[in-house]
Amino acid sequence: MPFLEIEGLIFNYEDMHMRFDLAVEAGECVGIVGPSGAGKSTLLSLIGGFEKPLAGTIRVGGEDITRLPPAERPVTTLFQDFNLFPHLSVAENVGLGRNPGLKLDAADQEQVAWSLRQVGLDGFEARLPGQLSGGERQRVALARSLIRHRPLLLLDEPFAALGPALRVEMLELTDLLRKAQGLTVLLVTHDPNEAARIATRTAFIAEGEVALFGTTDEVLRSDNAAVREYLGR
Ligand SMILES: Nc1ncnc2c1ncn2[C@@H]1O[C@H](COP(=O)(O)OP(=O)(O)OP(=O)(O)O)[C@@H](O)[C@H]1O
Repeated sequence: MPFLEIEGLIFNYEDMHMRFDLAVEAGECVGIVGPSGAGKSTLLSLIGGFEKPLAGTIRVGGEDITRLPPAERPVTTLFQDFNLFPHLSVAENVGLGRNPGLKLDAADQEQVAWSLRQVGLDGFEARLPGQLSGGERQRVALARSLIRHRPLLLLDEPFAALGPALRVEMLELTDLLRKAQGLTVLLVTHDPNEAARIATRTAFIAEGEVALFGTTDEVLRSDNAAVREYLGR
């Protein structure tokens, strides 16, 4: 049984009609690529529960989560604009992932320290986001996702604002954490090379549907007209 099963998931924005079907195995990293406006972010919003489908089901680990509120889903989402609070320390920003009211007991504090160790930021607890580089800020956001211990991690172009070397570093860290924590990852990216680097499989989204789903190589080499247009070949 796939870990994530999306069946006949229907959603409309005015005249944009979407219908998603996708089955992802536990522990995979699935790259989500496709033209601008195809529905990649919408697919992630539906899985995260930030948008409500008109029909269809989303199951995670066999459980139907289609109608659960976002906070109760076994899902955490990391967006590009990492959403760190500038007046809170690194430790507090991470602690928010554990308790939005920041009432953190000793076990929570230990979890904050654990999460920061996972992303290579131990010793940064007291700093403010303004005292960090872009890459370090992104690591804090990743730590805040990890502290939630949700098995499904959704990444919506999280590293797009970083330079090429940092982007590779963050991709490799994500891959390492996926394997170490047994996470299942969906990564929306505009860069097919990112998908090629860490995705076990890639879904090509076009006009509100999963048009192709296979190994990244199969998808990127496909003769599909939309893929060729997307890649400019
Ligand atoms: N809040 C909204 N209201 C109305 N239409 C929207 C809204 N958000 C997205 N859309 C439309 O839905 C479609 C899918 O948008 P979505 O952001 O999911 O695409 P995407 O593939 O993630 O694009 P991009 O690569 O540019 O981020 C687009 O046609 C977009 O214009």
